[in-house]
Amino acid sequence: MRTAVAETPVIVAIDGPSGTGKSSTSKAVAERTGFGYLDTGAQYRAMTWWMLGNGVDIADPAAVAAVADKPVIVSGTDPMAPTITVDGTDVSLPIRGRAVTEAVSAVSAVPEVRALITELQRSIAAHAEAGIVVEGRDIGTTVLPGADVKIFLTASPAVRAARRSAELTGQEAAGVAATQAALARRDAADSGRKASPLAKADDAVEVDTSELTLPQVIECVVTLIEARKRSER
Ligand SMILES: Nc1ncnc2c1ncn2[C@@H]1O[C@H](COP(=O)(O)OP(=O)(O)OP(=O)(O)O)[C@@H](O)[C@H]1O
Ligand SMILES: Nc1ccn([C@H]2C[C@H](O)[C@@H](COP(=O)(O)O)O2)c(=O)n1
Repeated sequence: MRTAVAETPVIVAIDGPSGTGKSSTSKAVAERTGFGYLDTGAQYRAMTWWMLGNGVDIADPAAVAAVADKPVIVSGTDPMAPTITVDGTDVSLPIRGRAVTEAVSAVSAVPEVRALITELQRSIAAHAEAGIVVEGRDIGTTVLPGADVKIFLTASPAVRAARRSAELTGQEAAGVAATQAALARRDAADSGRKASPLAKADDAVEVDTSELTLPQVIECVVTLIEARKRSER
């Protein structure tokens, strides 16, 4: 009779700039592996949604910092139905709107905001049963530096803009050039901030997704996770 050996949860960190495929890849990898999935960008967006709705001047870091502990942000980690609520309200749709997208880099640059959200992220990861795929900008460098697998996704600016503008519709739609400019502004703000900027961890595997299909990127990440699991047995 074989004795069951409890496996330790596997932590996977997936970072990279906007539109490189972090969310699509992370969700699919989590589904394939049976892990949870955490979209940390959604948490910064939820905080930003609350600030805008409560009339906080997001250009004033002290004003943002003073109330950052007020909203209660809860993330559901089922990759097939990820959820995000603020004070019990489902904000999964409004956090994707242009107002939040344009304001989120300013709010997420405030150190007090980052400290609160980082603590929340670590707590969620610590409670993952089989494992969790956590996607963001500073997961491998700051939030979970001890992650078992670290991936840094990239893609050319033109490819990212084309992907993004293909999914925007109605009032949110913009031309590829305008979308590329908006992505570049957000990347510059996210990479240039003092507190925990967007960066590749030294031990992360960089995957350029420009010429890869989504299934190829997913396969690549699953292969890295399997290799890591084998090396630990
Ligand atoms: N390898 C790929 N090939 C083609 N399209 C892709 C690929 N990866 C992702 N996409 C598409 O590109 C768009 C952006 O992907 P996704 O939302 O996963 O990126 P992201 O890095 O999470 O962006 P953000 O940080 O802004 O949330 C989506 O429409 C997605 O379907
Ligand atoms: N770990 C993270 C995740 C996200 N952010 C900030 C920076 C992004 O512009 C914004 C929205 O993220 P997205 O939904 O586009 O992935 O949130 C961060 O600072 N750190």
